[in-house]
Amino acid sequence: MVKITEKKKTTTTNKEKMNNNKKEPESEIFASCSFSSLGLHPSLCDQLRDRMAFEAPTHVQAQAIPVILAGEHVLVNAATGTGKTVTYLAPVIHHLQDYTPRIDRSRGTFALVLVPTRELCMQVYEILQKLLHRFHWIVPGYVMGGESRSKEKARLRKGISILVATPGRLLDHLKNTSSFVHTNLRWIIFDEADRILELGFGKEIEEILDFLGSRKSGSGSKGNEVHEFKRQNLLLSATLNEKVNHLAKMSLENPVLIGIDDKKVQPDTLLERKGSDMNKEMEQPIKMTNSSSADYNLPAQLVQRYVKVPCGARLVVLLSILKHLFEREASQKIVLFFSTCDAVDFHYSLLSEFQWSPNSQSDAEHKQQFLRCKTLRLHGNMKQEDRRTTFGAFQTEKAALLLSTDVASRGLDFPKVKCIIQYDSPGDATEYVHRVGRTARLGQRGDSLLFLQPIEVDYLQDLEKHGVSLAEYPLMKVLDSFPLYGQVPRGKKFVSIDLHPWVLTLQKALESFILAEPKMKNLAKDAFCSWVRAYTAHRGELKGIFMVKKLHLGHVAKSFALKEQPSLVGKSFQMQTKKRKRDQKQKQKGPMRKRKVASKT
Ligand SMILES: Nc1ncnc2c1ncn2[C@@H]1O[C@H](COP(=O)(O)OP(=O)(O)OP(=O)(O)O)[C@@H](O)[C@H]1O
Repeated sequence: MVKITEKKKTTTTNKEKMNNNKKEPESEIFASCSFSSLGLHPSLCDQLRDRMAFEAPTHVQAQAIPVILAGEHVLVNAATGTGKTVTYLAPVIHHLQDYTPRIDRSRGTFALVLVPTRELCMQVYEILQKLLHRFHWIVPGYVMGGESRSKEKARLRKGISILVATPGRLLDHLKNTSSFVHTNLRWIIFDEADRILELGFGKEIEEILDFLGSRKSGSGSKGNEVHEFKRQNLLLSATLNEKVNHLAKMSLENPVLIGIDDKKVQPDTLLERKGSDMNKEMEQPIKMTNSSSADYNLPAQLVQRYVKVPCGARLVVLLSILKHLFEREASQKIVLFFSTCDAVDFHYSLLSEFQWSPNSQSDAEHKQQFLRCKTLRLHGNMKQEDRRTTFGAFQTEKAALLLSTDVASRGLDFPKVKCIIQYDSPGDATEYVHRVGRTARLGQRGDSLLFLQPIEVDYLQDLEKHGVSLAEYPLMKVLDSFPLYGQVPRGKKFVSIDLHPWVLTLQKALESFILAEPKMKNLAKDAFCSWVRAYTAHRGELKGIFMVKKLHLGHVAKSFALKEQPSLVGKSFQMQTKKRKRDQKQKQKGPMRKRKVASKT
C-alpha cells in the first residue's frame, strides 16, 4: 500500500486568519502543473479549461489523477471544496473515451458513482454532463430515491455509461430491473464514503457489492466473478473514519492512500507496495485511528467562530445576527443548519413572515419585514420537486438564506456561500467539518458560526481534539448596534444577554407574533418537540455534553417564541425525565434499602 500525503497543513491560527482574512494563496490550492501533464486526453483538458474554466489541477487532483489513471484502487482524504469530484470523474472519462471500438449505450454501465444524498446525485450528474460535452457517445445518467422508477427503468434499458446513484434506489434496480446491464462495470466510486455508511446504507452496500461481484473474497462474499476488465474501486471523503475501514476492506485491493497522514493510519498497515504486488489482494486492512483523536482537513482560510447564547435568547440572537449580516452585506449567501425538519419549517415560516418595527411597535403600518432576503429551505421531508427547486434556486441566487438539515451538509457545492451558521450543533466533529465545508471552497474566504448554550461549551474541547479551534463571536457588540425606539443604547454595559433591551423587546414581539398566528404556533410546537427529541439523540461522547436533563424546557420553549412549554409533549417528556430520575435514585438507593430491610428482620 502506498500513501501520498497532501500539502503541508498551514499553521495559521484562527485569530491570525481574522486579522488577515483573505483568499488562500493560489499555490495552496492549485498544483504547479497542467491537466495534460497528468496524462488526461487533450479534448478532456480543453473541456476542463474552456467550458469549466479550470486552468490548473488542485493538489488533490494532481496527486490522485495519475494514480487513478494507472488503475489503482484509491482511498482519498482531502479537505472539503478541493475538487474531489473531478478527481474521480476525469480519469474514468479519459479511459472510456479511449475504448476501441467506441463504447455505446447497448453495453450498459461502465462506471458507478455512489453518493449519500439526492442533491449530491444531481450535482455529480450535472458535472458529468459538462465534462462529457465533447464525448457524446458516453452517456451520463442517475437513479435516486424520490424519482419515478419506471422512467429510470426506461433510461437504464437504453443504457447509461456512467451512472450516479443513491444506494437504496440502485439496489432496487439491481434486484428488479432485468434490462440494467452492468456486466461491463469497471469502476465503483464511493463519494462521501463515510456518510453513505453513517446513513445506515451498510447492508445495501454489501448487497450492491455482492450483486456486482465486487466484494472481496474473504469478506463473506457470495460473488467473486472473473471480469473482462480489472475492477477499480475508489473511496473519497473529507473525513474518513473507522466505518470506512470496513468498506475499504470489503471493496479495495491494495489501495493507494492519498491525503491520509501517518496519524490516521496505523504504522503496521503502511505496506510499501512493490510493482509486482499491484494486483495482489490487500493483505492487511487499513486501520484508521479512532476518529475522536484524528485531525480533520479544514480549509485554512475559513474563519470559525462560536457564539455562547443562553437558551431562552437563542431565537432573538439568531434573528439579530442574520439581520446584522444581511444589513452589512445584502448580496450574500448563508446556509443555516438545524437538527430537524420541523425546526427548518418553523424558522423558515417565521423568517419569511415576521414583520416588526423596533421604533413604533404599536403602529402596524410601520412594520417591516424583519429580514429582507430571499429565504429557502431544504430537508428530507420535502417533496422531491420542491427539493429540486430549492437546490436549483440556491445554486443560482446571488443573495439568499438557505435553512437546512444535514441533507445539505455533504458534498454540495453552492457557489459563493459566504457564511455557515450552525444554530443546532452538529452530531459530531465529522458533521461539523462537512457543514462548514459548504463555504471557503477552493481557496475562497468564508466564515462559520456555531451556536452553543453555556451548558454546551465543552463541545469546543471535543472539536479541539480534532484540531478544530474556534474564536468567540462579539455578540454584545452586535446587539448594542441595533437602534431601539430610534436610539442606539450607547455607553450602557449590559451584563447579561437575556436582559439586553433589544433582546427583551424582540422576544416579546416574536411571542406576540406566534400567539396571534395559529399556524405558526403549531409549527413552533412541532419544532419544539422534535428539537428536544433530537437533543436526546446525541451519541457517544457527545451525550455527556448535550444533556437533556440540563436543559430548562421553559427556556427551550422560549427559543421557539412560545410563552409556555407545550403542555402535551411537556407532560410526557417530564414524565420520562421524572421516571429516569426515579430509576437513577432507585439504583443508588437499592443496596441501602436492602440493608434497611435486612436490619428490620
Ligand atoms: N482544478 C480546478 N480549477 C478550478 N475549479 C475547480 C477545480 N477543481 C474543482 N473545481 C471547483 O471547485 C469546487 C469544489 O469542487 P468539489 O465539489 O469537487 O469539491 P469536494 O472536494 O468534492 O468537496 P466536498 O468535500 O465538500 O464534497 C467546485 O465548484 C468545482 O467546480
